[in-house]
Amino acid sequence: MTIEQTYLNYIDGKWTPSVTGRVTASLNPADTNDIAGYVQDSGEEDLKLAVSAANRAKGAWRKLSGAARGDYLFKAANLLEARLADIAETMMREMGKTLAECKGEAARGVAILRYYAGEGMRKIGDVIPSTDNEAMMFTTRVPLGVVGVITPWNFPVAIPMWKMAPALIYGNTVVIKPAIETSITAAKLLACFEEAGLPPGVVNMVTGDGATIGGGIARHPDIHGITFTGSNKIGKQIGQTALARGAKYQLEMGGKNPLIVAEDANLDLAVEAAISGGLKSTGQKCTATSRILVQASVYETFRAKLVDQVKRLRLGNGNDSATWMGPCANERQRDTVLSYIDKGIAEGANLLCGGGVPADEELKLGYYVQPTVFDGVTSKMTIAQEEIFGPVLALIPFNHLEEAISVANDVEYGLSASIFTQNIGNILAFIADMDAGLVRINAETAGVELQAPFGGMKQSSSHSREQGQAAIEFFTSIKTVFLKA
Ligand SMILES: NC(=O)C1=CN([C@@H]2O[C@H](COP(=O)(O)OP(=O)(O)OC[C@H]3O[C@@H](n4cnc5c(N)ncnc54)[C@H](OP(=O)(O)O)[C@@H]3O)[C@@H](O)[C@H]2O)C=CC1
Ligand SMILES: O=C(O)CCC(=O)C(=O)O
Repeated sequence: MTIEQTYLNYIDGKWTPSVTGRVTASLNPADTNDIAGYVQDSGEEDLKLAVSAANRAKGAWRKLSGAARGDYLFKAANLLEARLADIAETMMREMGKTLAECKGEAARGVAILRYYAGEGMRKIGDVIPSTDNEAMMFTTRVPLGVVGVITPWNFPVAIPMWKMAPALIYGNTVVIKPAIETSITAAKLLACFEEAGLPPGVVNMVTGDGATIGGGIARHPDIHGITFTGSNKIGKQIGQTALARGAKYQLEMGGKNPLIVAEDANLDLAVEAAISGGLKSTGQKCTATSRILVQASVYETFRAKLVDQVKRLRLGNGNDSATWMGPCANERQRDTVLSYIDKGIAEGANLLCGGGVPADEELKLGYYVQPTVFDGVTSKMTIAQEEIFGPVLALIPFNHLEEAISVANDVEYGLSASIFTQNIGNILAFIADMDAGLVRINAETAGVELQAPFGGMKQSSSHSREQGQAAIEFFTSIKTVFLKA
């Protein structure tokens, strides 16, 4: 799998150096002197080899029973579980979140694999009455063929697993291009599939630059479906390229998720949810809380409690058990977050805490940004409209719930939204009127359950859903069978 900490591509059941001969270092964003290893900076030739291997493997893989494919996934889950500590540590070194969060995510990867392994034994069709009483009509499902998987760095285990596991169980073969930052973690996941005994070509990984390998996946005529999580800009490009050549695609993109705090809410729980939902993983979740709308009568109390607790959050290397929040995952991300903070100040928002790079000497080598809270934010400001993907919270007061829901909906995204209230009328209005794929009551905006559909409205997704049984809709095509003797 490696030559001196240089991780290879996985193509046709073999660990393979890239045709380009180039490698890229994977840096620890908590300490850029620490190099986690080197990964292949591959070219289109490498991708072609992987796609050919996946196409050769697809016929035999789709002919296996769902239960047989499930056995492979159960084995991969056991291997991932056995290597959980190492994979969590690798993830932490590659993208910076705390070891506790990384371990939680690796365990989630195991659970996702087991969930989809079980799917191999569940129904894949319906019997539908025919108007011809001598005929039988039913649906069955067939795989797409080769699925291209393009993943970001923020959930280096969970996102590849919730895309690869359903792709595989429903009979597709896979070519994955992970984010360059977290390609070593991805290599360790692929090793679990290898050692689980998946036949050569069923899973393949090519690491490298997004435009070359990700773009190559979108363009390749022998890739039949593309599943992507990442930014809106790249997602839209992939969608257009896939549409132009008639490939199926699924896009999970940004969020600008609101948390509404009504005056009857338990304020301590609401503060806890704002901090956990907004700042865990350094705010780098598409479901992260970004806007906090608080009813005027409790605004000052809520603000004081929130700022007091945010100021106490401890930044540091994720390997220190005292650390609550790690760095941004890379330099570009850190600079983006700082530029949004500058815009907030320039547009007249009031900085309550944070607002820059921490002064501590021991944090100088990492891409840290202080957890930041603004108030005096209006819905039209950039920090209330655009996805920041960093540890920045914007407080907005409101008087009536209808006004809060209208402001909450006043963005181009619609992924997740929460309300804290005890009032059933408020709850029902929120469920009915909030334009979001996930609506959560008395719970934070982040944190999705693997057995439930996940996805957004408006610009947050391509309107499809991932995870749970919803995944079958993307990874298969329906065949309607009309059968007569
Ligand atoms: N919804 C979510 O969960 C995520 C949202 N984001 C949002 O995106 C912003 C930028 O983050 P970033 O990492 O640059 O996100 P990108 O959308 O650029 O990256 C996501 C994935 O797409 C790949 N990619 C990049 N360019 C192309 C391309 N032209 N064609 C096909 N694939 C491509 C990337 O490869 P590589 O990076 O290796 O070159 C990566 O694997 C964040 O600030 C955040 O707002 C980011 C990550 C996750
Ligand atoms: O909140 C979660 O657990 C999932 C978030 C997510 O899918 C993402 O940020 O890409």
